[in-house]
Amino acid sequence: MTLDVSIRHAFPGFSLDAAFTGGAGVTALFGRSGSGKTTLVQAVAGLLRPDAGHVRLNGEVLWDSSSGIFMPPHRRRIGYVFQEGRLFPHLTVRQNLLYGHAFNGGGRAVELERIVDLLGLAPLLSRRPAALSGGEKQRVAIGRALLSRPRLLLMDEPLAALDEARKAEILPYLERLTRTSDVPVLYVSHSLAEVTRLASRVVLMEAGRVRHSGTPAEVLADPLSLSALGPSGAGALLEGIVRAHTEDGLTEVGLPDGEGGESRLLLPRLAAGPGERVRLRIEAEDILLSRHVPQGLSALNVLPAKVTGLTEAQTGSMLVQLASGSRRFLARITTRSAANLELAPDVSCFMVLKSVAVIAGGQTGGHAGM
Ligand SMILES: Nc1ncnc2c1ncn2[C@@H]1O[C@H](COP(=O)(O)OP(=O)(O)OP(=O)(O)O)[C@@H](O)[C@H]1O
Repeated sequence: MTLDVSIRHAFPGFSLDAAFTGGAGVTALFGRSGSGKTTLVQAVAGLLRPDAGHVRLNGEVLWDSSSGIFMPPHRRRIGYVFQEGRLFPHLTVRQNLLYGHAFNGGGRAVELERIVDLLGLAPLLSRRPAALSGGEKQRVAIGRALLSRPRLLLMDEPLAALDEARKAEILPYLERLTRTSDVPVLYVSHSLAEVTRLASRVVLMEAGRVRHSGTPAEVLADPLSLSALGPSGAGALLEGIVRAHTEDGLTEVGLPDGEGGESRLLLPRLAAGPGERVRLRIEAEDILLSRHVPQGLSALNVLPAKVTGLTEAQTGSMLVQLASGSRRFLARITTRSAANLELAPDVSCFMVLKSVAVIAGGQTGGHAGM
């Protein structure tokens, strides 16, 4: 699937000029409040007809200002999940699910069963929305959108109205859905935790413009993203594979370098078993640099790297871009340290990882200083 979006639109006091493409899996539109994410999604859905541009889905033109084509929303076969579920209050969960199903020409009971199973809805089928928690309502809303057999699923901050506990409850379902379903998702969020956990591609929005786009790992490790991500957002995002649990309470995680080799990290014991995938995040502040193999440190995780770029961040601090195999990292150090270490592009060094957060697949999350 390819989604190709290019939109120019002006509201009084705000102008949007953004182009991006999305593919299979989850494409996250990420950015601060008011950066233009919802406006983009509404244009894709056909709920807004912008001043100029186009929206194409798998090569089909849904809207093109130059040729005057505008396909109305109900013909686009795009599912839309809003912040709050918007279920029919007088219908049961089953009826709410089937409403979407029948609406789009009927379908097979098998499909209903698959989605009920995927989203854990079986115990809720006979209840009405008033008897559901916020997270349960969202699961039903997602199920209903999926049953309409969309070509694309739009999710606009689907977790924003939920408290932390409900978010934690629904995220594993979203992860399973995005891993196992072949419906591509355009996912709006201003939560970095959600984006790093779910997205295969990130479009970073800032003040109506696309600041950056790429894989979450590329976007997080690029100094260009810093102003949109905020100081604690930038860093590295790594895909690892649990290799073994050690006798002294640690878990060894392998980091394939994309070139046939693998480095190992040691983390506090994870719930995931050997062979399972985990996603890890390391903030730019949590990487120390050394020109020589560091010795006598309590930190367990040291990776060799090469400097690929240096950017002045703010007075007295530098962002250092690093590559270790095919993995990208961003470290924030003082300008003085960068000068003392004589850092420059192509210089080899060692990264000491002070703290690694497990954001998906492993356990409770949170940072683990090692
Ligand atoms: N119908 C409208 N009329 C005038 N201005 C609008 C309209 N819709 C949106 N805007 C403005 O356009 C800007 C972008 O809004 P949009 O909702 O797309 O941002 P967003 O990134 O989705 O924000 P949030 O994360 O808060 O939902 C905002 O400044 C908003 O006030």
